[in-house]
Amino acid sequence: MSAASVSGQNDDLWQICVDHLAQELPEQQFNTWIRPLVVIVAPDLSKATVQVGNRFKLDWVRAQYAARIAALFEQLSGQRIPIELALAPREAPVKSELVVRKFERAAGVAELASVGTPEEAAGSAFKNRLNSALTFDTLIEGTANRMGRAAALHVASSLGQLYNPLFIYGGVGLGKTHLMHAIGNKLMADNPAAKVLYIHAEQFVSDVVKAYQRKTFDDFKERYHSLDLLLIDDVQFLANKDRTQEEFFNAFEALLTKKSHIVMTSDTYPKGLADIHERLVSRFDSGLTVAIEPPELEMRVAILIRKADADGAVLPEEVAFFVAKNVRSNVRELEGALRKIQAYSRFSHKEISIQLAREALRDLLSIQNRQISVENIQKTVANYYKIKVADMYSKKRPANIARPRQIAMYLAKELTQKSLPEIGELFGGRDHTTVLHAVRKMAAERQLMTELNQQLHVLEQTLKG
Ligand SMILES: Nc1ncnc2c1ncn2[C@@H]1O[C@H](COP(=O)(O)OP(=O)(O)OP(=O)(O)O)[C@@H](O)[C@H]1O
Repeated sequence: MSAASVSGQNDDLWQICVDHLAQELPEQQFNTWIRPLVVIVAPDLSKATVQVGNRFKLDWVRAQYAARIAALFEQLSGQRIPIELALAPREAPVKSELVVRKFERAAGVAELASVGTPEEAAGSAFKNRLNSALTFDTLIEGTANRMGRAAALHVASSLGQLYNPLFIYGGVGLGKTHLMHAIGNKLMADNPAAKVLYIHAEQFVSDVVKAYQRKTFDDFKERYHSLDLLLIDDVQFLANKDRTQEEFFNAFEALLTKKSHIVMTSDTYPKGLADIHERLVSRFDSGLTVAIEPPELEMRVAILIRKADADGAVLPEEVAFFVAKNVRSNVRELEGALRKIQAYSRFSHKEISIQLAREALRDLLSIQNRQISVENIQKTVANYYKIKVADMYSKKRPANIARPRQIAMYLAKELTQKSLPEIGELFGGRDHTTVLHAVRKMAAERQLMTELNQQLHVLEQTLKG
């Protein structure tokens, strides 16, 4: 039985705790510190072991989050569960003894199975840190990821040729990491001798620091420069790390020269990256850059049905539609909603229905109904007019971008409590007079233009749920 499929009440306990933390913490903090944690709750609730990737992270999680996790466990389970922090073991724990909750996230999985940094692994078999569950087969295709998927498939089947480097960008939880692992897994299936490495940019930073401290740069270079395929996740984390950027640049040049492939992901397109050397940014953009967009309704439904199926559960189509209509932002949230519904159904011994889904997702739905965020408006409008979310904050002026941006500003004024200067700030630091102009213009035009009025109506309905 795989760790991901082990389930039970303790499993749900950590999941619910995570949902709370996701609401409480800023997204970046949550993604960096909480999401990669592997937590093992003893079946008798006598303790919970929180596994962390390295000593630095362990100290940080202990100082910043351990008390809050303990408090949430107590609040949710009604009893005090001592928390133990430990470094992630080299071998996965014996699963029959433990209830394991892990995120199906590559970084976390990699930590669990990690045999150390590449240079520590020298001498033993090369560990590629790929998560074998993240393949092209398990990735649902839709318009949101069609181009990224096609490019990824191409890279996996003709390495080192076109689209090198491949730069994949988009918001959180949209499947960028999944796509990267799919490339690696396909290459390994076709060519088991290939040298592939998946690494999160933060781990790369830590490898550089270690090589620096231990004076093992030769080993480091030997490791990285000999790869056939380097998959590096979240390169925005290289910001402000000068030494690491220099080493990354060297690895980059060495790999491209020998026609090895590099695939990167980021939360923004290359030129949108802050505090990364210009020469790196221009290299990032020199192959193919593709965006992954938030999934459309049909794709969200398909993902939910497929995920439920993989868990051996039946999710009626009408429930899948209900959830997909209400959880729109990203796939990770969809997965979270599905887990909540499944946990709720188990706890209450009731079959999954719309009514049950409504109860299980009560908090989430009420938050959504109460608050429409400017960010959500920007995403929804960008999605509707098929432009990049990043264009909402960019300085670009072509009409096909400027107009949706004005529409989003108008909706932000109409549907949120934000002031004109606040809205201007959220649209890339624009002046409040620019927002005012957009608001007045759209208000006037919608009176005159039926088509615009209709589009605004659709957007308003979508946003209000
Ligand atoms: N199209 C898809 N089909 C099936 N599962 C998907 C799809 N897209 C994403 N997922 C799943 O959603 C979860 C989040 O995806 P992933 O970690 O790849 O997102 P990401 O874009 O890398 O996010 P982040 O920037 O936060 O790292 C994973 O469990 C992944 O398997």
